[in-house]
Amino acid sequence: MLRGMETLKTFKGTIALIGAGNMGGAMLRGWVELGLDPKHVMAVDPQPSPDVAALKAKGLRINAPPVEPVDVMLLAIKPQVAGEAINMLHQMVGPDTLMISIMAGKTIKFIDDCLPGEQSIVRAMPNTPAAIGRGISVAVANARVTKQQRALADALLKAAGLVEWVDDEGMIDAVTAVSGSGPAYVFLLAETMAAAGAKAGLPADLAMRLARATVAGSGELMQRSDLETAQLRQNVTSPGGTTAAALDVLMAKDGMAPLLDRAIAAAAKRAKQLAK
Ligand SMILES: NC(=O)C1=CN([C@@H]2O[C@H](COP(=O)(O)OP(=O)(O)OC[C@H]3O[C@@H](n4cnc5c(N)ncnc54)[C@H](OP(=O)(O)O)[C@@H]3O)[C@@H](O)[C@H]2O)C=CC1
Ligand SMILES: O=C(O)[C@@H]1CCC=N1
Repeated sequence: MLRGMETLKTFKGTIALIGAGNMGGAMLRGWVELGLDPKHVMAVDPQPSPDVAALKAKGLRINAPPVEPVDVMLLAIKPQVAGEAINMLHQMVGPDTLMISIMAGKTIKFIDDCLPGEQSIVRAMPNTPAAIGRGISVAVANARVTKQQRALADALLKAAGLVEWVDDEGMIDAVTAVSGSGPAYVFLLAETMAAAGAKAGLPADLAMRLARATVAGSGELMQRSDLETAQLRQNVTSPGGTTAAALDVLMAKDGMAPLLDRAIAAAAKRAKQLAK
């Protein structure tokens, strides 16, 4: 069955989505697309976007007063407001509530410490291609998460794309730095390619169209091809040609690798700071 569709179609409990911004909103749209009835979702957000608000007509509850503990609470708020926000939500959390957090930095222990009892908690890190069902999430569960809760978390995350489960929570900050933040690096690549193209003499709008299509097409080729990325790169690189000349710069000692090492280390360091 496609991306956990059956689990979402037949889900009859209540999911509280805390924070329906960029990521929370994308996940909600993915759930609904895969057949989750919006009447099973309560969204909590001070200013829901128009497309989230539009789901009210299909039964989505928005900022409804909490009545009883929910089955799943997905935390998609900024890490900086997490402690205060979770404190306001105690009424919606019972001993059987599965907490799923997609917040950067915030650990399973942090969330557990915000709540009175011991809680089933999944910490996951998706990314924004979730908006078109092409994201990837890495998830880790604590010991209290049951088989059924894990299957439900898997289905909810699969609505955003691929899901990888790991046992070591220590990996999640590095995951955040690579795939969580990663789409921004790729968009920056398109921006800088376009700017460099303009400097090389192209009209800016044409340079941007070339950069967008090149990044998107290369991504799709990588997605569909069985070849290693190094082989795909070599397939572009004629011996002694133009690509080789560019790669001499990008693969030099001070080229792309040390730059990305520094960028990814900075993101992982920031995730650790956000844990506090
Ligand atoms: N964007 C991304 O690429 C990814 C983000 N994440 C994580 O997802 C989380 C959300 O990020 P993102 O979607 O980008 O951020 P957004 O700012 O787009 O979304 C957060 C939403 O939460 C709302 N909000 C603020 N306070 C509360 C509250 N107390 N209760 C309920 N809702 C509240 C915000 O409203 P308002 O704006 O009015 O304050 C906003 O709509 C973060 O923890 C981030 O680390 C994870 C993976 C990728
Ligand atoms: O920038 C951030 O902190 C979040 C986490 C990963 C992507 N966006």
